[in-house]
Amino acid sequence: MSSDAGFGSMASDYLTLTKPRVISLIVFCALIGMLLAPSENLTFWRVIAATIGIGLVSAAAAAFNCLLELKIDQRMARTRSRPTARGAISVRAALGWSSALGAIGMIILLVWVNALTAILTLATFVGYALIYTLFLKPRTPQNIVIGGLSGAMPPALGWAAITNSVPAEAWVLVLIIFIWTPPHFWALALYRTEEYAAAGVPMLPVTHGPEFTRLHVFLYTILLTAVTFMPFIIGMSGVAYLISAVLLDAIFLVYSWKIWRNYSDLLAKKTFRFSIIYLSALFAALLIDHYIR
Ligand code: HEM
Ligand SMILES: CC(C)=CCC/C(C)=C/CC/C(C)=C/COP(=O)(O)OP(=O)(O)O
Repeated sequence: MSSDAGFGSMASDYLTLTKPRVISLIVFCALIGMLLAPSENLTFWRVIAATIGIGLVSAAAAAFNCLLELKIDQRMARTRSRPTARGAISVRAALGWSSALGAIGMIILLVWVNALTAILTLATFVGYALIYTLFLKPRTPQNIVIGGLSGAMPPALGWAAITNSVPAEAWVLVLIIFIWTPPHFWALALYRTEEYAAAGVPMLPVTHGPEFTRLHVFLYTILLTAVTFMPFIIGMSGVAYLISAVLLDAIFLVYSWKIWRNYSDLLAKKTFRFSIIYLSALFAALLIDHYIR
């Protein structure tokens, strides 16, 4: 292998460790939080600094999760080829990478954004990389419900970056992602139950069976539909958002109804994929609505 190819694959391994696709959506949700905040303090450089800072700390959290979960990752087909799991990146190197990303991200937030955003982002890091990964995930099937609060925080982080406060509007956006997380994750867990069982991770379909999980995917989607109306009800979003939300909710409800009544692994895969399109489109709708109002 030429040294260029060696460097290329090493760089790609380090990137993979940061779960870049998940982090892209996390950063997108943080960015929407910034752009929806009152615009008096909204400056181009503040948005850039906050986006990079939150992105780097999230990437650090993902890399830290990979190094802590090396053994679990080795036992599951989906995660077996992660650089830490297959030994391409040592635990030491992953620790160095995660620390460097996290430290640079925190410095950016502290110096160019504000202390509130830095503290909340650090708390989010601890919530996912330590509390969820080390304590909740191996112990309780409610792991992703409680731990989901970390994943849901980005709009609050984004809002805090602009206004140095987290008002009710920002928490409504957090609530949407919080309630979205169970159907997002359990759809995947339903078609990967055997892997989680083999790895000894007590995900809901492992501990309570597929029927119970399927019902809960449906129930959470109903709850999600209700909370997606909140931005309209409290007057932070208009009719364009409401129409988009109703359409997206209708599709998600059809998927999750079928998950409950007519389950197949293929349907669960499609539902999982749709959950990502759903959240991306819903947050894009919030932004478009904000600018056309
Ligand atoms: C505790 C909370 C969460 C859990 C347990 C969870 C779990 C997962 C898992 C296991 C995957 C991997 C799917 C695969 O390997 O094929 C995944 C993918 C993904 N998740 Fe989540 N997730 C959570 C929260 C979030 C949040 C908050 C976001 C964004 C706001 C998000 C966005 C995504 C995206 C974009 C993907 C697709 C990645 C890809 O295509 O490779 N997730 N999620
Ligand atoms: C600072 C900040 C904003 C941090 C964001 C927190 C964060 C990265 C949340 C994403 C959630 C996520 C990747 C869950 C994957 O679950 P898992 O780790 O159980 O999945 P796996 O089985 O693929 O490892």
